[in-house]
Amino acid sequence: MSRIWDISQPLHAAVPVWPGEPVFALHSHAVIGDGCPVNVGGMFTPLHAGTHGDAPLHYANDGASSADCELDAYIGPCVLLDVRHARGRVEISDIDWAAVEGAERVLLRTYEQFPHEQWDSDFTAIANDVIARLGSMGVRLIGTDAASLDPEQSKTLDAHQAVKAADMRILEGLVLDDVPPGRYELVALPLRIVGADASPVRAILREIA
Ligand SMILES: N[C@@H](CC(=O)c1ccccc1NC=O)C(=O)O
Ligand SMILES: [Zn+2]
Ligand SMILES: [Zn+2]
Repeated sequence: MSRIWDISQPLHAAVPVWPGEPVFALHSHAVIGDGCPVNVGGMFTPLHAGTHGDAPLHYANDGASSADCELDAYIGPCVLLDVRHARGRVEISDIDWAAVEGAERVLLRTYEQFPHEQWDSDFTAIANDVIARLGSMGVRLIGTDAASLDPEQSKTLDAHQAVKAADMRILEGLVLDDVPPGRYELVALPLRIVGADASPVRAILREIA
């Protein structure tokens, strides 16, 4: 059996959320007891909380929603790169481009330790020319452990727009602390939520035998 790495954040009431967003909540609608044979819950989640995939609808009104996204970008071989040396933004010079050669999916590790306890406004963004170069090399999905590809204060979302131009897909909020850099099989499927601009994913990496 090949090893599976769970690279998803736990979803719970204290999961960090984008500033101003409501928090994640799990509700109990029924509990096992006299006359009730089951526990039944429900949840509320901001769509950009935790480990999630942005749908093209997030950055374009005519983009596909999570329900309409083709799934092939979210399953298949990927390469995990360590870019912990990047400062502020991941720039062209921070990437081992030889390691990207032939990869259709690229995941970037920016954190020494993922900030599970609180929202980090100073996460490491990705320069739009990095996205454009990845796109020109045939990369179809970019993933990061940061909360977003663009800085928190960005109003132009240059990296997201470069993703749009290259028709790539995005994973954000991955937990990559424990995974050595290298090649893996990625599975991280967005839920089929009609009209959603993003969706939680259960992201895993499988060791390639
Ligand atoms: N672009 C970010 C999300 C984002 O920008 C955002 C998420 C929730 C509430 C407000 C947001 N941006 C506001 O300008 C992302 O892709 O996760
Ligand atoms: Zn997002
Ligand atoms: Zn995003």
